[in-house]
Amino acid sequence: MSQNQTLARPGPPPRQLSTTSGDYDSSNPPDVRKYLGTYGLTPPAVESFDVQAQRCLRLLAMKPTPIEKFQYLTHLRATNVHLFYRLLSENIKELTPLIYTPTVGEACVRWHEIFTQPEGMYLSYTDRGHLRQILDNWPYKVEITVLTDGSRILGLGDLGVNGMGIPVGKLALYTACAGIRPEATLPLTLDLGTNNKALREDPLYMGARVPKISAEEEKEFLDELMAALTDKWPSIVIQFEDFKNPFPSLERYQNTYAMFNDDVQGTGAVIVGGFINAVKASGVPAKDHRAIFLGAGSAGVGVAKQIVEFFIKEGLTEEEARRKFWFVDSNGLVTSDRGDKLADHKVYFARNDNNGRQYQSLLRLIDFVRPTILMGLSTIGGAFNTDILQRMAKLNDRPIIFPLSNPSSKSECTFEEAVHNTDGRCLFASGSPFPSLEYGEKLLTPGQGNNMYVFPGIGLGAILSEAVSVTQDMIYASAESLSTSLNKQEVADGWLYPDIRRIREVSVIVTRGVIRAAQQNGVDRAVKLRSLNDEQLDAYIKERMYDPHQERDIVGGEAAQLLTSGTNGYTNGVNGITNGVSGAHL
Ligand SMILES: NC(=O)C1=CN([C@@H]2O[C@H](COP(=O)(O)OP(=O)(O)OC[C@H]3O[C@@H](n4cnc5c(N)ncnc54)[C@H](OP(=O)(O)O)[C@@H]3O)[C@@H](O)[C@H]2O)C=CC1
Ligand SMILES: CC(=O)C(=O)O
Ligand SMILES: [Mg+2]
Repeated sequence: MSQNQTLARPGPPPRQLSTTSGDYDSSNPPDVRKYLGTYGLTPPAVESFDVQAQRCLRLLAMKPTPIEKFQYLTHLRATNVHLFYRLLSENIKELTPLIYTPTVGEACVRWHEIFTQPEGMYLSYTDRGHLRQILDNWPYKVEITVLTDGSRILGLGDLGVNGMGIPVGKLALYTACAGIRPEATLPLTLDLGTNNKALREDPLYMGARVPKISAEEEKEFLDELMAALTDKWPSIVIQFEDFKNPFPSLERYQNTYAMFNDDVQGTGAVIVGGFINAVKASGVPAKDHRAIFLGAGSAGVGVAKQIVEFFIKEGLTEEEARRKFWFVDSNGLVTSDRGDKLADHKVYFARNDNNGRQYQSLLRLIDFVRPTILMGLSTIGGAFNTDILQRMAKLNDRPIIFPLSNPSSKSECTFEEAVHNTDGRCLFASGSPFPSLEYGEKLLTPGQGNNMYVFPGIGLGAILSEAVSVTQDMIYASAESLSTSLNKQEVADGWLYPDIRRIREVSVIVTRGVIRAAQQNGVDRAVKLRSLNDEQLDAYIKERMYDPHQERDIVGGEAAQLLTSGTNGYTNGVNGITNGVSGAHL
């Protein structure tokens, strides 16, 4: 087949009944089934959501392993999207670990083995020159995309196009947590080669069997891609995820496109959000904190830069704030006289007060720095061992211990380890979830310092404000809003993050903060939102959020009315997202 034939624009968009409409939903009454042409294609019973959910939960319980549960949920999303999101939103705490970290990590490692159906778009380096044309193959109007090149998937290294699990999982959370309609999301994986030799040689691998392209080649490819995405969908929001070196693209595009990097900026914001509460709970004023970071990559530096901003707001000078951080990478303490050429992103935090002494041992560095805060973004599971945790407990009444690497196997320590080695005194948050723990008389609940608390609100805020770019103030606003989103009980219980079961409420607060910052920065195109007060703005946000519970509430009479109204979302392949009235079920 010639390239032209391969890339030729298809005719009418494929009628993707199952993924956008839940046409085969057994809650459809008979007349809707007749209208859809699905009469006879489902069992006769008209079932309530509760009955369907009961069956789903039973089926899920029958699956013995997390990866089988992941596969079942993938199947459910593909065959009955609204039921999937109802189930997810009603069981967010239980199901998020199955569709997101930690299970999505295992799914990505094994993506080439467990793949059953495409769930997003793939763009290859060999497609350059045609990217805009290929985007036309996507049949829906996209509001947000999460894109990865798979080169650093969680803490699991380069997984090439197997990384698709991450955009799919993140966008499912966009829908569940911030109510962005499922069909308005585009999971996008860039097939730019992989340095994972084992995958390249695996017969089931589905990407290009070549090493990762050069930084210069990637830049040219991304230039074309960013232009193509915004030409196709002018107000699209673009989230970069899990790139091994995310800094060049962030710097290059952040002022020109509505884009952000979740690992640098989203992670920075979510950790500041919890950190603000941890500082309050520690009883130590901001000016007296000292932080050791294990891991000086995109997430570590992203987090520290946002905390610098927080310290400055607390009255420190930038120089005082910067000096509060000691970074450790795979070569030890990051210093300016270490003898190696530091990557650009590490230079800002490199120490020059080490008197020529280089530290390889984390424990010795702790004795030297006497930190109040220990952050882990190193991908080294178990790095915060007993000695280290006990030393932190000896130095502090309330040591702040945040092992943030994902998935759980890469967490620098578990909640249980942190609690037991600090006599239950630590202020704790981890990247992946850990269970609550009975300690003495108390039930202790860990915080989850995962960017899933903020990226949905950053994305929705950027979409609703029609932001031309995602500014640093919008990112910082997401952190501040998150820190204020805890309810009285959560505050009384000493939690650092709100209960994940309230994530939709939290996302409204974060979204409002992001929109307000966009307005203050003048990057909003939805100027009509400027005149709304906070209450009105919250109402507007909620009204715009997809609610899977509203999708199936059609009863016979209404269905008949709809039959005659002719409002059929399928005629143009886009359902009624733009006017806020869902036509998806018609
Ligand atoms: N909780 C959350 O929301 C988020 C968590 N993360 C997690 O953070 C982790 C890191 O991500 P990211 O920063 O993007 O990855 P990077 O690859 O950019 O950074 C990893 C860092 O860890 C350092 N490192 C590796 N081995 C060691 C070691 N033995 N001792 C000390 N440092 C070491 C690396 O050193 P060197 O620079 O020398 O190579 C590098 O600085 C991942 O597990 C990821 O899942 C990421 C984003 C969000
Ligand atoms: C959570 C996330 O974005 C990461 O671990 O990369
Ligand atoms: Mg990430």
